[in-house]
Amino acid sequence: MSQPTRIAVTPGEPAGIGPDLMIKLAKHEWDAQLVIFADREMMAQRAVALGVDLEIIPYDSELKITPQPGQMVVHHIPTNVPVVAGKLDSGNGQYVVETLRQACEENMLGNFDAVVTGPVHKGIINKAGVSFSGHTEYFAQQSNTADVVMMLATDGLRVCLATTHIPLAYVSKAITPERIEKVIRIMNTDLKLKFGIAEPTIYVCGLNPHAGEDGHLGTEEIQVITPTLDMLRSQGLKLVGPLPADTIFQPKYLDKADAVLAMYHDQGLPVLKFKGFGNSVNITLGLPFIRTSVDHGTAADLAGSGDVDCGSMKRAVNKAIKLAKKKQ
Ligand SMILES: NC(=O)C1=CN([C@@H]2O[C@H](COP(=O)(O)OP(=O)(O)OC[C@H]3O[C@@H](n4cnc5c(N)ncnc54)[C@H](O)[C@@H]3O)[C@@H](O)[C@H]2O)C=CC1
Ligand SMILES: NCC(=O)COP(=O)(O)O
Repeated sequence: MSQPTRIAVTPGEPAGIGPDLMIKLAKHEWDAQLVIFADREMMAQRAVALGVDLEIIPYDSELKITPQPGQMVVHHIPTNVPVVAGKLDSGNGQYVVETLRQACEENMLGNFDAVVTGPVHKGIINKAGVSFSGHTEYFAQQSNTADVVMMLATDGLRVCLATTHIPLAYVSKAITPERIEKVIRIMNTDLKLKFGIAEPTIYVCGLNPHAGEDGHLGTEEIQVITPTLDMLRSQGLKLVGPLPADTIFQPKYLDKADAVLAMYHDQGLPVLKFKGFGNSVNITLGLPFIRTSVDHGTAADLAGSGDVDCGSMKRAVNKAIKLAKKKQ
């Protein structure tokens, strides 16, 4: 029996809705072996709290089955302190990062075909003494990848970010010709490879109001963004912009765009989430392995309540399986 497509899934913050999402995933049959990187007792306790019958199967690299509905394969990683649903505890910050470290390592070793991540709480990880700004940056660092790109995708819209989890005050300095060039090249390559678009058209936002209004409201467009786009256009890339971010997200442009590049997190993601919160998937472009994730956070207010929407997590798993099979 050959090995099934094998996906590492990290639930993220154990006091958040991540464990609930894993239990929801286990209700379905997947065309892959989902392996949950988590504490098995914590997972069993959450299933009891939710009134769900769950059979936990210990992960073994020789295991060939794809779990049936009601079964969950768990790669056991022990929590450091007991978990109370809804109550964040920095005592488990190291545990959360350890689940990510192991999932990354297994993917780098080629033992897994992709990683799908549930939501982590960046604040509580930092409170635990681990410097951490997000999965995107963490996986880039762990895999020695200099440049990666965060993309969130929903039906009819893909948004990529030139900068990710940095304070707004640092954004202008981070918008350099080098970064814009690398981000667009990664987008162009991955839109072809991962999304099957032969000649991607990328629409690019300006940084400043009205894309700088000819330099009267900021000069990053004139000094950095436009010259970089012109250089890339001269090499055949199909780029439009920089356009004002307040008018770029309209059908006139989006109908022609394979992706939109926003300059910073809250320029692009509110639009994406307004269109498709709960039905979007976060994909890291440029990594040496496939990584997808949910579009939402830890939602600690709902942990253990049974009132959790699993739509984005299912999309993240489906996208990872699709990309993994395509790669295989
Ligand atoms: N992929 C990741 O690891 C992400 C992590 N976060 C982290 O999550 C933490 C909390 O962030 P918030 O801004 O409060 O955003 P959040 O997404 O956790 O919650 C925002 C609102 O949406 C609701 N919500 C979120 N996901 C839901 C779901 N699946 N089903 C039903 N309702 C849901 C919550 O109950 C809350 O009312 C932060 O520490 C943030 O860094 C945020 C986004 C992504
Ligand atoms: N807003 C997206 C987000 O915070 C998730 O980022 P990452 O943890 O996937 O890097």
